[in-house]
Amino acid sequence: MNNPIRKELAESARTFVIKIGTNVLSDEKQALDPSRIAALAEQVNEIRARGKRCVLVSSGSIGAGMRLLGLKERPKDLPHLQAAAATGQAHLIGLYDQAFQKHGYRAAQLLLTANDFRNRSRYLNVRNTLHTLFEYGCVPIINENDTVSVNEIATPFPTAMRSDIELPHSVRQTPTHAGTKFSDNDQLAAMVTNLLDAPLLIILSVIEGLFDGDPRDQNSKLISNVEDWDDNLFNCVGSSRSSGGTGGMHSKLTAIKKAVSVGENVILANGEDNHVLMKILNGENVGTAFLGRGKFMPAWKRWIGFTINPRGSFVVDDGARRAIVEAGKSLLPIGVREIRGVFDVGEVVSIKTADGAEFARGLSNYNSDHAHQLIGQRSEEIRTKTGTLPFLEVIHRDNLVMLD
Ligand SMILES: Nc1ncnc2c1ncn2[C@@H]1O[C@H](COP(=O)(O)OP(=O)(O)O)[C@@H](O)[C@H]1O
Ligand SMILES: N[C@@H](CCC(=O)OP(=O)(O)O)C(=O)O
Repeated sequence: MNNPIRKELAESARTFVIKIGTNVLSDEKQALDPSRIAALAEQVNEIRARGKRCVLVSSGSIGAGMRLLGLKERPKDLPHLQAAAATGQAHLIGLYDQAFQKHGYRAAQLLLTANDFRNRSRYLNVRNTLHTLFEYGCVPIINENDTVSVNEIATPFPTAMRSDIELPHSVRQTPTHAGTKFSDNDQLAAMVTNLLDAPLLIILSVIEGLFDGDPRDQNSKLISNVEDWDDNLFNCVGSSRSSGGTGGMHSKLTAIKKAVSVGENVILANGEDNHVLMKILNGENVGTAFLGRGKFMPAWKRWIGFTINPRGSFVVDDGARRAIVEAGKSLLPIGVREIRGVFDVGEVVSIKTADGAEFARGLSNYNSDHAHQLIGQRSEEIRTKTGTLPFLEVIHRDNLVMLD
């Protein structure tokens, strides 16, 4: 049955972030099921045909690796889990790539860790890569980089992180996430969601949605809509989880809370239904929908625009100001007259007019030293002189926020 709220959730989303649990991808022999992957690719194709972008956060590498290595049981120690993940990932991505090629495009693999979202320049690189993959029409497929990510997601402040950097709310960790769990794509999916514009996070598991009690209990009922997040929802969740997964419903709720508390919408639904994404796209009342709280701006924009103090500024000429404000363009080196302050790659920098009025902010592709060498010049000039220019823009439009 169609529902106006569900319709609005699907229609207002520009990017579908689809998290697929291990068990959704496994057949009854616990091997990866190519027909499930084909059904996902079919649905992703339909979603894209309606003008939306898709990012997949897919588990399944450990399960696939166990099968390929002939392991009867899931390893209990980290090196063997990591080896299974490394072996299975190649197979997993190959299946996705084959399935997407039938529709005329390629799968692109991104193996990420929580640190990639905490470190400024890595955060910027993830965003840039995702946007460029969208430009090429590829489907980004993300999994946790299990070889290096042990405990990262569970560690509130990894050593690589500078304590003076204020993080986007979406990636700040609270003690409730602490623990020593290995690999958790539910959390990773929430982090990915929070860095995209107008996302809808869809978590596909092997259950219809969130039940108000143990789903094995016949008296438990499916919760269809959660309009306002309430921590008491954690009380609905028992310790049970499906056999191959690592997340469990508690982890899903933690991830969902992370997304809804910065205003993003989430739908938890059953990925064993090969039409579930179509139903969501058409606004049908499947699974459990969690509505984002008090949304007025995407999390990443809020972070760039309001949360942290800019480290420096680009003073631009009037042509650049008009290109940004009126034509929605990126900031190119040619339009920058002056650089103030010292900043690193990926830091938030103000964009100001010559009289000092700040009208925009964004993430700089260059540090202040490198930017000094580029400003006032045309891209071709810079290329000829230096032989290289990794980014045409000092701030890309996708990483820029207008201040009203
Ligand atoms: N209140 C609840 N509502 C729904 N599922 C629940 C609840 N409490 C526990 N669960 C369990 O959580 C499982 C989903 O978690 P998990 O096995 O980690 O899935 P995945 O592999 O998709 O990440 C369900 O199959 C169900 O057994
Ligand atoms: N990186 C691991 C995913 C671990 C994980 O979060 O699994 P799941 O609970 O099934 O989503 C893998 O690919 O097997």
